[in-house]
Amino acid sequence: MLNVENLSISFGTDEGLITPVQGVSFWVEAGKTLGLVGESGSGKSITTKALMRLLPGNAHLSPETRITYRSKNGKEIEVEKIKPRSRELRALRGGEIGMIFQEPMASFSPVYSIGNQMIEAIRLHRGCGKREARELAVEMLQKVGISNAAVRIDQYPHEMSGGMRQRAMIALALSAGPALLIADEPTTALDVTIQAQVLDLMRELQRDLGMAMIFITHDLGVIAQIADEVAVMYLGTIVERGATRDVIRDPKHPYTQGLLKAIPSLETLHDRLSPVPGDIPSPTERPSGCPFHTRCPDAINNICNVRTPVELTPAPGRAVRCWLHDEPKSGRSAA
Ligand SMILES: Nc1ncnc2c1ncn2[C@@H]1O[C@H](COP(=O)(O)OP(=O)(O)OP(=O)(O)O)[C@@H](O)[C@H]1O
Repeated sequence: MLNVENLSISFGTDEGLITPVQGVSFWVEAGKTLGLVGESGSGKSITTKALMRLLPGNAHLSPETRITYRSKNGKEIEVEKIKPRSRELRALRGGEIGMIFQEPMASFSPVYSIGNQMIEAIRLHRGCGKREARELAVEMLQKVGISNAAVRIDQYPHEMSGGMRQRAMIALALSAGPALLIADEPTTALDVTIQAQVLDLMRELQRDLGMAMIFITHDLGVIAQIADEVAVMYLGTIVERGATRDVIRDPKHPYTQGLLKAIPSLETLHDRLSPVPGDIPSPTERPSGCPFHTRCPDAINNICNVRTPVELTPAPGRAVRCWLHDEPKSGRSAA
């Protein structure tokens, strides 16, 4: 349903042009969840904002970027070519692709009731009358587990608790009936019990509505619970891709291995967690060769610091960018 090829995003800044996302390719199948995982600053949010053309004015996509989306009525849309302020763009945002964020107040206006905002979204994208839209909004609030929805619908966002606002934001995004939902760290700010409830809820809704999802997080533990496929991002490139269970069982990239070691478990409660050492460099100081070599415990001198790894297929359905998986006969010939 969505195919992203060679996505590169640059920003014009006071310090010159920076390219925090470089040559990213992935796809999302209808009804499936892709987890996009990586540390803060790896480029997860701007990658998904590009899919909805929500990047700020100083952002440019490279001419090689191709983003193809198959709409609900089967039409193929070349997202990178859509004109700003066009009808096509209005239909794409919300109606085809919905988005939810870590902070619900980013989705809600504080000056309108939850219901008013949902009714407006439903009328815009589903073209129904006010009464029908209100009924649908109440139904959606009930679906996300808000009790007494017929009364709560008239509350303002600030009148709800954090967990409830998060549910209301999910209801708002879903009320437009998107075929693809982008969820950007929607559970990070919640405490663990509510986090687990919201994850369960999202999985359930996805199954009921047959919706596809891109789930962004820095936490591979969350990915394990929710995603069919995972793409691991580091400094603007995808370093590893594959079916979630395969990647978690047998991570190929040292960065993925580091992220997995950083997940706390009951057995290791008394051990020190081993997070990936060091910090992710800024896109203005992108290391030469493999971008991860400055933090990699297995970096090969004179190769990883010099040559950019190409994407390799270490097993069917898997992809990794790492010289450790280069086959001898391929001759390490990438530039
Ligand atoms: N408007 C902007 N102008 C210039 N650079 C930007 C802009 N927005 C983002 N960037 C750059 O893009 C990089 C990636 O940002 P992005 O928000 O996608 O990271 P992320 O992986 O989603 O991190 P987080 O988990 O903190 O949201 C940032 O480190 C920053 O250098």
